[in-house]
Amino acid sequence: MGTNLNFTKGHGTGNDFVLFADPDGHMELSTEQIRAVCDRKFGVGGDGIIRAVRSANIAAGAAALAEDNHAEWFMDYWNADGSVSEMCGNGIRVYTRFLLDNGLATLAVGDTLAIGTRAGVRDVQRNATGYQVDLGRWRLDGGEPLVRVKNLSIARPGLGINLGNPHVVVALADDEELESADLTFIPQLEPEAADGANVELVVPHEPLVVNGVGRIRMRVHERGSGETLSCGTGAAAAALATRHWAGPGAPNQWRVEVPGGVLGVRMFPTEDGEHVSLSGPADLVFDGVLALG
Ligand SMILES: N[C@@H](CCC[C@H](N)C(=O)O)C(=O)O
Repeated sequence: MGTNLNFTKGHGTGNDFVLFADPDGHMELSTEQIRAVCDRKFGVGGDGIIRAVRSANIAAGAAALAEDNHAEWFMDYWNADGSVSEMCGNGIRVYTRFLLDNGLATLAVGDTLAIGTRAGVRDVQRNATGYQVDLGRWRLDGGEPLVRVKNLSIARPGLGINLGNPHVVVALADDEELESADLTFIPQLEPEAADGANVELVVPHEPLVVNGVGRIRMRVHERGSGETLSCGTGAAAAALATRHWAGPGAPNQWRVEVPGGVLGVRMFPTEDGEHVSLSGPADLVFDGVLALG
């Protein structure tokens, strides 16, 4: 007899996910099942799947529990192709909304909810327009590989940035270039990234800074999912790379336009180094039941 999956479809600026609750950790999906659920023609469709499981009931949650006993819930994130990712910036906002709407957690404005992820514990807060997540300490990582994107004439240097998951950010000249990039093909990196990478193409607005806020546009090719309408950790990586290129005096607050909407990024000092936060909406669209093959 097949198993039924009770799911919720949600998205953050068009980066869409299939979420389901499995508090006791009994329902790990196979790679084939994840691909089938995320298939936009034959399944529900999504850029990834998020399983809501108590940290105590999943091996990958051990790290989260060790780091912070208050991370009751673990975000078990899978890309549409069945690969795991360490972190998802849009996903964690949508996941928080899912926990709250299903009575699995509470979060008053001004309070913080700790969520376990494969990248460690991440703190989420509610704000006026949605949710804000502290993505933790970022680092330059992955060097400056050459990036070849289909339809763009020459290879460009990228900048590797790690936010728990790997990113390579590439600056383009203008909106025309940004629109002409064909992201139905995986951008080629030289040298290749050992664990793959999410690739962000970025164009600065003119002027770059208005009222102390930096402004960029971005498109993204996500590892394991293809081109998506948005990527939260990607938006943070894009803002960090642009600030790096802009040099001293560049702002610590950024507005990142993605095809699915707008995200906010802020860099701030902490005792353990500079952190970066991401803010944006989190929407739940519909519930359903799917018969798993
Ligand atoms: N869309 C996410 C990132 C999802 C994971 C990514 N594809 C990876 O493999 O690292 C985000 O909003 O951050």
